[in-house]
Amino acid sequence: QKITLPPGPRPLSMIGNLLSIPTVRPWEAYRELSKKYGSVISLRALGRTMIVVDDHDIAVELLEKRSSIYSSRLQSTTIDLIGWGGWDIAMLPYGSWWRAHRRVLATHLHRDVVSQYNDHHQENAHELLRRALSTPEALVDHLRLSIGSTLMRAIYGLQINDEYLRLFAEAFSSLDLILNGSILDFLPFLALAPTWLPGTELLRRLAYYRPIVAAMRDVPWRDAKAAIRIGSARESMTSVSVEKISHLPGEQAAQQDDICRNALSMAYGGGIDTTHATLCAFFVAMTLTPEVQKKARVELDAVVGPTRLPTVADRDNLPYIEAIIKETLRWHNAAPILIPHVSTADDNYDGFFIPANSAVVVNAWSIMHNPQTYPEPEKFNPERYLKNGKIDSNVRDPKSVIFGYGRRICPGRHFADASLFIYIASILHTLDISPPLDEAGQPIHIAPQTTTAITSRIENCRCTIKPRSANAEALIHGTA
Ligand code: HEM
Repeated sequence: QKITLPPGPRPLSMIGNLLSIPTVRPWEAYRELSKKYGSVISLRALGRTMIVVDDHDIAVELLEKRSSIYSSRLQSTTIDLIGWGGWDIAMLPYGSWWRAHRRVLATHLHRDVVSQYNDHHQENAHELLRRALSTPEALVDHLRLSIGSTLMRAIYGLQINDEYLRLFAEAFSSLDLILNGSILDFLPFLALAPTWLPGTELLRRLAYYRPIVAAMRDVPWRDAKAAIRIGSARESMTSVSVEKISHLPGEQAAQQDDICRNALSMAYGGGIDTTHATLCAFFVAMTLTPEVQKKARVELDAVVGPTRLPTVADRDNLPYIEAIIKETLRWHNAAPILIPHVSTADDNYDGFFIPANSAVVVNAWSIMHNPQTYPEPEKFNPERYLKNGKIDSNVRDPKSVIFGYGRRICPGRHFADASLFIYIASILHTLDISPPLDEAGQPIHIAPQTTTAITSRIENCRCTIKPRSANAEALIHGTA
């Protein structure tokens, strides 16, 4: 019996399925293909096989149970040319160098240790409340600043400033070149062309970003180490790492210094856009669902009361807030196709052949919007996770999908989860969120539209923010 690739649209000669791989919200088109061909489909383009999985159990079977051969990443000329290659943990191929980076993050972000950052989440969530009250029109920027502050403080022990924000934002804006520049991956000899040749605008842009990406990786690490040297540093992932490195012999110390610098900069990078996109989506969802805010307040009033703000200690007693967090992560998952894994050996699944070096894309967006698991999937409905006032363990937790699978699962998921709880509970306890108003003071209806990128966000995140009551306003001012 001949073993064939999983089903999929018939490739055209030469360019394969390139034309049937859409560039705008490809996850929607993948879903249509999966409906037609099945939960595991294959596409071929320019010599590479892409496997698209539209089923949680199959993703677990391949990426978790067979993780020893499904844990690498795409290697790309473009990635190398922009300067992300060889050090960015999210893009490193599977192997000992990646593992060394992953170990650093595991030390600082493991489930059992992330509670040490709760004060940072709380402090910055309170600061967000104050900023949102005074200049609500700048909400999107306030959110980025607060999340950035938490990460900067926890990772480097540093105070966020415009320079750090700009470095990370600009370096990460180069990621769109990875999509646009993928032509270089198919014609890598172009990379050898001198950058002054006409038509090499792309190469020039790549060269422009290289020093910015390097500075993003190096500058906060250097500044944090300088603060440690003069004794003015606060405890952070950097200070703990530097202390450990100081006990290593010369060459090993230099290598570990590089590994920690690399891994910690990607903890910041991996955390900022995803958490930001999730919290922006939360605000949009709240403008559409006043009844959800009402129910959240009833729960918060009963458990937390009017004299204080929520803390992590309240979490177990706030199942409705828990359900809102799950629903936010499902309704708009910030990484709709996760980050593709790459297989490193030939494999068979369900009678089909999956060749080594296949890119495996999990359509997490589609899994999160499957009406069989989540009826009326477009609706923001926290109730779907609740039964008799408790979290219903029979409903799939979006967190088991949206943070990825197997050995490449998001190492920052516990940190992100703690952060989302504190922000969402504090916001709902004190603020009233309603649709934005037009010039005549009439509410504007926002139809959520998502962007196409590795980290997708909802465009046009705008709303009207007011204190929920005079008491809530006093609580917010009391945090200063
Ligand atoms: C809501 C917030 C977040 C979401 C939705 C998210 C989602 C993801 C996803 C889908 C992946 C790829 C998983 C896979 O390949 O199977 C990933 C990887 C990663 N995430 Fe997150 N993430 C979030 C927050 C964070 C935070 C807060 C940090 C750091 C503190 C972080 C650091 C990373 C890193 C370093 C990787 C690369 C791991 C590797 O390739 O080995 N993320 N994340």
